[in-house]
Amino acid sequence: MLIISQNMCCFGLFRPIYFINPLLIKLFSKLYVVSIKCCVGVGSSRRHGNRQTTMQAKSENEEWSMERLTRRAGRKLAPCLLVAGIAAVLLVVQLMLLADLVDGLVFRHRTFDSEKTVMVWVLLAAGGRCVFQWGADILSARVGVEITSAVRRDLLAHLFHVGPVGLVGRSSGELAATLVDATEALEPYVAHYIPRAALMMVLPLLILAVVFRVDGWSFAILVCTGPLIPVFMALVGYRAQAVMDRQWTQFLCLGSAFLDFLQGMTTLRLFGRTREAVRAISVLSDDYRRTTMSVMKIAFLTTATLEFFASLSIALVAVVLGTRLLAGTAEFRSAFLILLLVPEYFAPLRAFSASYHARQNAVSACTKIVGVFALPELMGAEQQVTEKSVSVSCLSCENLSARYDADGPEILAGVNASFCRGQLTVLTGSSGVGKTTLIRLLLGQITPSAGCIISLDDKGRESKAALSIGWVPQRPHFFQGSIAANLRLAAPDATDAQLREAAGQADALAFIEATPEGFETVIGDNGIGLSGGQGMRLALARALLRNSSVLLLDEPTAGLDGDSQARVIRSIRQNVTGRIVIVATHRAEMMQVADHVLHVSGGTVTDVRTLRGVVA
Ligand SMILES: Nc1ncnc2c1ncn2[C@@H]1O[C@H](COP(=O)(O)OP(=O)(O)OP(=O)(O)O)[C@@H](O)[C@H]1O
Repeated sequence: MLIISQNMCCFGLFRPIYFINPLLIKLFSKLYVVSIKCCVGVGSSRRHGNRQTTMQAKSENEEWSMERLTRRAGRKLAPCLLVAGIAAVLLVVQLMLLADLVDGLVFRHRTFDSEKTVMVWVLLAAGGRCVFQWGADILSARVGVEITSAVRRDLLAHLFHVGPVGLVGRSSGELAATLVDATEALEPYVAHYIPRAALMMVLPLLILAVVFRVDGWSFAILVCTGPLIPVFMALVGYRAQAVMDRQWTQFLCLGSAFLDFLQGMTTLRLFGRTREAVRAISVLSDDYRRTTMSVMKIAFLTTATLEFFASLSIALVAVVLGTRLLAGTAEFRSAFLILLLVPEYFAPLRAFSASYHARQNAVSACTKIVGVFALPELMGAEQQVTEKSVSVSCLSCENLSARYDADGPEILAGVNASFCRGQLTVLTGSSGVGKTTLIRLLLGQITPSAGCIISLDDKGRESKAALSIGWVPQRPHFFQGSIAANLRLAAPDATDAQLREAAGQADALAFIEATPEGFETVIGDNGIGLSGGQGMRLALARALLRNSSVLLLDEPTAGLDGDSQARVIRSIRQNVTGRIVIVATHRAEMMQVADHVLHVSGGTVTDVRTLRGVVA
């Protein structure tokens, strides 16, 4: 610091600047920050901003828009930024002490003994800096993982609220890639890009302040060249966002096509279309490869631009300092300190440039994530089936209407019906009239377009509590795992005896026990390894195991032979006690044991038989 005053005297040229330095520092800081913001995306992202506005218009649920993500991450990263700031200050202190030390030893003929204290301080500053930098890296990595997990958790929760009906028409491959890869792309943005962008505003400004006090010429060079780098990087990377978006779209298409072909392998083979499938995949892979190469080119060009300007600036500072040292208008300590500081001035820019593509990648990924969040939630939280069993005596549909699309046809229009405990109601009618739709309404998978479903408790009062529902869909889903594990989805604590009892009631025990490993037999995704009838009986066993107050069965006897069907019908009838049981079926045998038979037709239902045993 002693040298500052001597130094300023050497450059009469910069004396006026010295007097107005607070104003200048403010001005240059502003210029610097504006140029960096330009690059970071606050100012230059008009295109991106427009897209986000469009997304906002599309989506009411902008839980994880880019802006919100950055704000949340910024708040969580505050301690990390503080620690990184301390590391930056320690670096500058370390270099200043080092310059003093070398200057003292070489030019002022000081001994090692007399400089012992300075040496210790240099080592302490270096050690402290390493520790703080390490701490900052750990903290930022943690926040990255935390935010990624939170996005993934929210996305998954949202998908559950959208429900199976809302997801019809969405590719499973695309959803899986969004859930896994798109969320993963946010981690480097949070863990690297944001801290580096913030540090880029701290360390260079700190170094500029030190250089300003030490040498006016070097300060002028750094001030002019520093902001050029982010500006040129932004110019070079201007088209990068569009290319990144294209890359993401192609990646999702490739993933979804691949999954589709895998799932439909049998159909493709049967119709002799495997070659076309392989060709389609190779075209998609090639498109993806070409776009990835374009992304790499842009990334390379951005880094090259940065390196070029950084090297040019360092060389310029070194040449000017060297010339002035030879001319005797600069002194060694200042020149040495500046040469130590200048690479550190550009280091945050280098680090920032290395993670610049992470932001563009995250913007594209975020667009996909926001797209999934924009899917309307057809299953409200209160409609979800919970573990808590609520005793319900009656379900009453009042003027119930349903449609799948706002502009689509009305599938059900003004349905009035009651389903009471201890009664078996059969829904029948031609294919496609809306039996499954009525079951979906009762399940809460879709919300009525008009009317409502009222549940009444034992005292006949309206109950808002969630229902415990056992459900057998037309195509039951099984997960990769043992039969026991699939059954225990309905009742995680069920004992082996309870599994056997439920399987027995659903006429599934015999075929399970006939397998070599019984309940431990592993079935594949979607029940691969089970016949259609076996899958249906297993699904029925699972629904019975749930011991729910409402049982909704959609074609539960589909694929069963006469004997098995008779056993299953008998079992369903036995399970009516204490439950509301609704079965959609075309089978006359089932209708014969029902208390009510509701005929669905023309969007409404007619009670064709209210007394058990009396055929309409
Ligand atoms: N997710 C959906 N999106 C749009 N329309 C749908 C959807 N699911 C069903 N539909 C339409 O709703 C109508 C009623 O279908 P639903 O499955 O309720 O009939 P269903 O009576 O159960 O038929 P089936 O006896 O063949 O099972 C049909 O015209 C069908 O095309």
